[in-house]
This record gives sequence, C-alpha cells and structure tokens, in this order.
Amino acid sequence: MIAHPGSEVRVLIRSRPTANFAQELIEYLPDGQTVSVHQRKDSRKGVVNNQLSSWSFRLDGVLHDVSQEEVYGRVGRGVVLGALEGYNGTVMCFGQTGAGKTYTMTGATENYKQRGIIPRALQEVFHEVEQRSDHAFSVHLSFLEIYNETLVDLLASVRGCPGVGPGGMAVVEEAGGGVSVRGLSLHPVHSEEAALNLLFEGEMNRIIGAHALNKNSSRSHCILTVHIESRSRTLSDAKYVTSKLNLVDLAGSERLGKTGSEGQVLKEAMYINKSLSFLEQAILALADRRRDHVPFRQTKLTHALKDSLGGNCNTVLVANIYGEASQIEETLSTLRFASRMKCVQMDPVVNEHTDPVLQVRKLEKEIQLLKQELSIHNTLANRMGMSYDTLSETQVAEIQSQVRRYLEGSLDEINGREHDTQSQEPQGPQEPLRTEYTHTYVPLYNICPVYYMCYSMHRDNMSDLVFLPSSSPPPKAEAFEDFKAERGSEINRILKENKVVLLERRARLRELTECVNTAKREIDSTSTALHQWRDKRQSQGMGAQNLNAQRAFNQTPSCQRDRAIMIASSWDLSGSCSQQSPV
Ligand SMILES: Nc1ncnc2c1ncn2[C@@H]1O[C@H](COP(=O)(O)OP(=O)(O)OP(=O)(O)O)[C@@H](O)[C@H]1O
Repeated sequence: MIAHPGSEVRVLIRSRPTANFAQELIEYLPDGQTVSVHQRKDSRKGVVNNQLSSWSFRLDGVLHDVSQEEVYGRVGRGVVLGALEGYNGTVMCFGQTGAGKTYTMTGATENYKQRGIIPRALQEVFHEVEQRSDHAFSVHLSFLEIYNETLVDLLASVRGCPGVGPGGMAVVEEAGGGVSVRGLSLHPVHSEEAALNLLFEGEMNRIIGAHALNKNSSRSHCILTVHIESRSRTLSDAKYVTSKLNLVDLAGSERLGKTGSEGQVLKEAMYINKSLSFLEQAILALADRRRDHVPFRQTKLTHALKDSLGGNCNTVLVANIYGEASQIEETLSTLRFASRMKCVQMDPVVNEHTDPVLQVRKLEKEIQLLKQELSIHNTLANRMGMSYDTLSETQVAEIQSQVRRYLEGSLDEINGREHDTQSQEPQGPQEPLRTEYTHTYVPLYNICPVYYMCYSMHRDNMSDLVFLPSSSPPPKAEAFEDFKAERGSEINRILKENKVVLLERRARLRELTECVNTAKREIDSTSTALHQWRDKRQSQGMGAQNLNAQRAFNQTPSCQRDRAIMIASSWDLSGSCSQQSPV
C-alpha cells in the first residue's frame, strides 16, 4: 500500500508475548488501533499513592499475539511492493531492549514460520521479479551497522568485496536531498537464496552482547538496504525507476540500572541511548511542521536515516513493547516516540530517471524519422534528392569555387547555374538547382544561400568565406549595392564616367537630328515651291529643253531624289556642324 502524499508515517505496536502481561496497566481497545496505559504514581518518591495516571495512544494498528506472517502482511508487504514500483520504503523497529525488534525484523532461525520481515521481503522481491516479466530488474544489497558511532560494512567479509577505500566510510549527502554511505559495498543478487546468504553473512558479523534483559542483545543499529532498479522490457523507453528499501533494526534503549550492563556492554548502552535520543529529537523536528531545520547530522544514525524517515519515503514504524508491569515506563516512552513518529508527514514519489545513453539513441531515432518525413514532404513538393547532412569540407570548397566563378563571371547567374560551355543544359523548370558533389546531390538553395555567401565573400575580400548562420540572405539589390560600394567600386566609377560621356553624345545626336529635320523641312518647302513655279512656267509655254530636263528629274526614283536633297542639305549645314565636338 502506497501512502498518499501528505499522509503520516504508519505506526503499529507489537508486543512481545509474556506470561506476565500487565493487563491492568496496558489495555488494547477493540478498535485495534488504540492502546491505553495506566501507571501508578511512583511510591519510591516517599508518598504511598495508589492513584493511576492514564495515557491513550491511537496508532495504525496493534499486533498482539499475531503470527510473523500477519506482521509481514500488515507491515512489510505494501512497502516492498511500493519499492518495486519505484518508491523508497523503510520498515523500522524501535523499542526497549528485549522487546522483540530483531525477532520482528529477522525472526527466529529455529523455525521457518518464525522468519521475520527481512527474509519475507527478500522472498517477495524475487517472487515479484519473476512474475513481472515485462520489466528487467536489477537488485543489489548493502548491510550497514552503526556501532558506537562507527560505520561498519557487515558484508565486507563477502568474497570479492573491494573493501573500504582510503577515505573510510562516511554518510554523504546526494543531490536531491538523499544520502548514501561512501565505502559501503553493494552486492548484486539474482535470487532469494543469494540474498538470504548475504543476510546470514551480515547477521553473523553483527555485534551481540548479553545483559539481564536479553542474552542476545543487538549492540548496534543495522540497516539492510535492498536497492532496486527496474526498466520496462516492452517500452523502448529511456526512463527507468530506482528505489531503496531500508529494513532497519535499531538497538534497544535500556535503563542501565535494570540491565546491569558493565564494561564494554555499558559503554555500548551509552552510545545506543545517546543515538536514540538524537533520533527522538530528529523525529520531534520532523513532526513539527513549523520547523525547517531537522538535526540529522548530530549522529551517524540520524544522518544515515535522513532520507528514510517520512518525506519522499514510504515509512512504517513498528514500536515494540515488552508488556510486563516492570517495563511500563519503557513502554510509555516507546509509545510516546511512536505517537510523535505518527505526526511525521510523507510525500512518496516514484524515483524516475532518464538513461542518457538510451535518451541519445531515442533522439537519434526521432531525427531519422523526422528526416524521412521531411523527405516525403520534399518529394511531394517536387524537391527530390535534398540532403540535410552537414556539409563536408569538399562540399564547402566546391561552393567557394562556385562563388568565385560567379564573381569572375564564369557563372552567369548568382543562383548557381553553370555558364561554361561544358555544363549541361539545366534540367526542367521543376528540377531544383543542383551542384554535384563527390557523394551526393545537394541543391544550392538548401546547403547555403549563395547570395549570402557572395555577400560574405565581398566583405572578406574572397580570402575567407564565412557561412553566416542565417537562412535569410539580403535581397539581391541590397547585395549588389554593397558590391558597388566595396569590391566593385572601381568598375562602378568607370561605368559612371562612361555613362556621362554616353549621355553627352546622346544629347549631341538629338541636336543633330533636329538640325537635319529642320533642313529637310526647308528642302521640302523649296521643292514644293519649285514644283509650283515649274507648273506655272509650263502652263505659260516654256521651251522643250526645260521640259525634257524636268521630265528626266521626275523619272529619277524617289529614294535617289531624297538622298540627293539630303546631301545637298548637309553640305549647306557643314559649316555650323563643325563647331560641335566630334561624336
Ligand atoms: N513476538 C515474539 N514471539 C516470540 N518470541 C519473541 C517475540 N518477540 C521477542 N521474542 C523473543 O524475545 C527475545 C528478545 O527479542 P529480540 O532479541 O528480538 O529483542 P530486541 O528488541 O531485538 O532486543 P535488543 O534491543 O536487545 O536487541 C528473543 O529471544 C525473541 O525470540
């Protein structure tokens, strides 16, 4: 079961079975969630007092006289299944020494039915991995012990383990708020059996001590972490999920007077109590939503558990109590811790990541598909053979050469049509303009706008061709103006001078034409007058000789007559024309 965002840490109580269960002091209410504790006032303080003080704790469940299987079902299963989906999860046991934390987490080795949450969780993980064939899982184990404020790798003895590096072990912060333990070995596991072997190996390395309340008392805190990574086999997705499943068996708090610990066991007890009291402070801070600082770094235990207590983690706490009257103060203390823990908020989210290698492959595939799509569009738009590959050096050199030839005049148009006699006739009007390269045909307007290249080359004096990263070159007129102002300025100057001379000569021609036309008009009027005079003379009986001369003149073709008149006119005008500059 995955906690909803904003819900609280789940807390259940488990009591160690005892023949001396203090029924009059500890009461489990029928709702299965509430525990009431009644405590007599302390008679040792000098006042004989039989008054009872009562406390009531409402939690998420009470596990009283229940089997290991039921405990796993109500505590562990949901967290394990969540971890397989990519949610971080923590199952943690807390309570006084001898209350049954190790029994709950690891269980008893004598009987298979008494195996605890950890072996059952490992079994469930590998059972699910087998069932979920549409996903590829990778599972690793690490086993950390915190003993007297020292980090210990419980799997360092496993064959092939690289051992701790020169920096030693340390809790390190990760980007995103998580923590990891530098120097802690991580062991790949492919089966339940292999995982149980590692668990057994680690358990063997744990430090156990004996005192009055527990002859096999854990003298350290232990965190077994199952690291899970899952990738879909069906979707070729670059995304994958990871999770950490922390199974935490804390050392138990102990009243030194009651346990009678001495020497090393006493020293251990002091470390245990100190770290548990820092854990309580951290939980208090986490439970108080007005506080933004949580003192995780005060001790190795809280630092290592930083990302396992609520927050992004699906957390379940089992508060183990030892329900005898003599342990009522410890029971009360455990239940107070439990009710504070219940106020800690959780906001579990799937740890989704993107595989960079797969992401690159995916993008390459996408580019390929887009190219295919583009090529279909080009075909439909009658622009076949277009290439969108980056230009090779040869292609760039070829374009440079084309532009040079254009500037030298061997290409007639700036759009890339070859002008020399060897070039073939341009293909049909539908065909794109192309230049041939060693390996492929690339349309000029596709590989680089030629206008723009020319523009760049003029600027750089043809020595250094710059491919400006723009797809919109300046208009032809603008580029030509630039050319005239810069590289073509000398040609432009000569052109302008010639233009002036040409204009002068045109004006002169216009004047001459006018003179000719005026003379022609005079000749015409003279000729008309002559005809009129001749007609008059004829009618008055002129001599036969004159008549014959006039007849001969009339028989001359009209074009010859006009020419004779023109020549005569120009002779008349030659004096005035010689005043003008020669054409
Ligand atoms: N629910 C239970 N059913 C049967 N036996 C139990 C149960 N809980 C605890 N025990 C027994 O009680 C004894 C102490 O339990 P355990 O070692 O698990 O306590 P603990 O809380 O881990 O103590 P410590 O903090 O000192 O390590 C063990 O012998 C264990 O088998």
